[in-house]
Amino acid sequence: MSDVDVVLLLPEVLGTYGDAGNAAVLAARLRWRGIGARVVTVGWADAVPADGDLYVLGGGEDAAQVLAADRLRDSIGLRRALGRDAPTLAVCAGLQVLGHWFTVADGSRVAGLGVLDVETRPGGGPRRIGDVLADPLVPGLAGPLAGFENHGGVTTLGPGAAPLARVRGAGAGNGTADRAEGVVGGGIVGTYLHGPVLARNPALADLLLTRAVGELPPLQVPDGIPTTTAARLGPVTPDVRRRAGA
Ligand SMILES: NC(=O)CC[C@H](N)C(=O)O
Repeated sequence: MSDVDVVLLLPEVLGTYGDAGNAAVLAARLRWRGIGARVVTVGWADAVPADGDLYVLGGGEDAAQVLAADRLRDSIGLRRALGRDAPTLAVCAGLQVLGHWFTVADGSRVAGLGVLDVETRPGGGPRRIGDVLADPLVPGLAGPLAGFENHGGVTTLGPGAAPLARVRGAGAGNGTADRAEGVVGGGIVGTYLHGPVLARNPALADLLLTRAVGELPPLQVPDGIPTTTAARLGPVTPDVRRRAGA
């Protein structure tokens, strides 16, 4: 079997929040299982390959996501990949760019790719910033998803999209009254969670990987990783749990 290609899209403009780490996590979790994997970085001047195994889009500022939308809207390679429901993770600005349209701070409405049945408008009030816990609504995920959100936009789902999770306690997620977090539609999993989200939620990484390569062999986690993870989450978790009432 040839290497699994994890296609990382435009990290120069959609790299503000460290979401490129999601591509590294996907590739690492394959390699740790003995499956060859590489991250294929698509820069501004590169064509998007149509035959990638997984696609990853990250978050960015309003100006950056306008650039990304302009660059990706007419990408034949990405259109083909999304048209065959290639597993795709889209975080925050990436999620918004895949929707029908989004509105940026100066009030102008910008066309997205229209492959997710969502619309994003300015939410008003303070920017949505902070830790989030959300209970997943899709099969294959057990425990709550954790991450960090930082966005002004509020995203409404149309009938062709379903929420990824439901926010527990504090946190905005999509920012709508139903407390939806993220979106699933076709092969796309969209979320407002940074972290990178797949580093903080390995089960979500494995869900995407399963869609790409089928059933995964068990993972032998290298010694020390659970300890390191617990140490890193230690200062954050009690506060999130307290705010979430968990
Ligand atoms: N974190 C992000 O990607 C931000 C997305 C978008 N610029 C917003 O504020 O809604």
